[in-house]
Amino acid sequence: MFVLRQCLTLGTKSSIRNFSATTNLVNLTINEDTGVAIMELNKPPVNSLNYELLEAMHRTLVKLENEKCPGMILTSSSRSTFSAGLDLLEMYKPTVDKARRFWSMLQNTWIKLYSTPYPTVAAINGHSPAGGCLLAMSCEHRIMVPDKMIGLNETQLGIVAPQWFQDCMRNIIGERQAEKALIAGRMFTSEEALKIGLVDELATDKEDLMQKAHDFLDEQMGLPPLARSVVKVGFRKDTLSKLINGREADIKMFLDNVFQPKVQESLENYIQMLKKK
Ligand SMILES: CC/C=C\C/C=C\C/C=C\CC/C=C/CC(=O)SCCNC(=O)CCNC(=O)[C@H](O)C(C)(C)COP(=O)(O)OP(=O)(O)OC[C@H]1O[C@@H](n2cnc3c(N)ncnc32)[C@H](O)[C@@H]1OP(=O)(O)O
Repeated sequence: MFVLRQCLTLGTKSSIRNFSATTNLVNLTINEDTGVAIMELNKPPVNSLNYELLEAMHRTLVKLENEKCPGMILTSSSRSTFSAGLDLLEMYKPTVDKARRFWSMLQNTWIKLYSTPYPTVAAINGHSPAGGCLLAMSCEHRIMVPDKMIGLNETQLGIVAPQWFQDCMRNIIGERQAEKALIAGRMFTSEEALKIGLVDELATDKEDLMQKAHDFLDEQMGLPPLARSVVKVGFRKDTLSKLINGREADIKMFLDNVFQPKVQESLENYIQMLKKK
């Protein structure tokens, strides 16, 4: 359930409704004039994607779909990080039930985000590794602030990016670039990401980022919405169907991997390394 927290009127022209998931992990702001939604991830310090954050995102996406949202900006309340990707603690010594529930919610959230009929833009105001990059890649347009890092770094952690993560990257930067990036687990600077098309625009700062995101949505919202969404979903349907039809196999892949002693050992070392930093 969503709780109406406050109703703000900004200036005379536009009014903004602020909603928040009960957990406060996602701040949702809806402009009452344009209907544009800003979905801000708010799990300090780095928006690591645990079950609760994914569930709050999923609930927000369902709400936006039900309310016929015309356009959405995905961003983060953190100054350093858009999202640090999957929460490593969810994968460290979980029970089978917990691991299954977590992965299933990740699938639910991605399917909803990737298939929205309305235009989506990632306003990437910080680092965006692994699952963070997946979220950004699932939007239609990506704008990033300078001097941050983005990419699917799984190989560098000794794990393999799931097929649907890989497909998202391939769909954006093409077969050859995706193959090279995925084999190396390469993280790109904002500037490198722009060069290979992993992001579409750079912004100078957060204000410029949000302005550019609104500009993108204004342009998209000027198009006939049904035709727009049919083309979008048409482009994405093969990637979506692959996961939707293979959800159980994908969960099994995750469970088979996550419980490997070697994987648990690397996870423990990685968590320790991040904590000591
Ligand atoms: C090694 C993994 C092994 C096994 C996985 C298991 C199964 C495999 C099967 C399939 C899964 C494959 C798919 C995986 C996709 C993923 O998303 S995996 C996650 C990958 N993420 C990363 O590699 C990012 C790690 N984090 C960073 O590089 C930096 O934190 C970041 C650049 C994002 C921000 O830097 P900075 O602002 O300096 O912050 P800190 O590094 O100081 O971090 C602050 C605190 O946050 C904790 N933290 C960081 N990232 C995560 C995370 N992903 N999950 C949980 N916690 C995280 C960090 O430990 C600090 O905690 P502290 O404040 O010290 O307690």
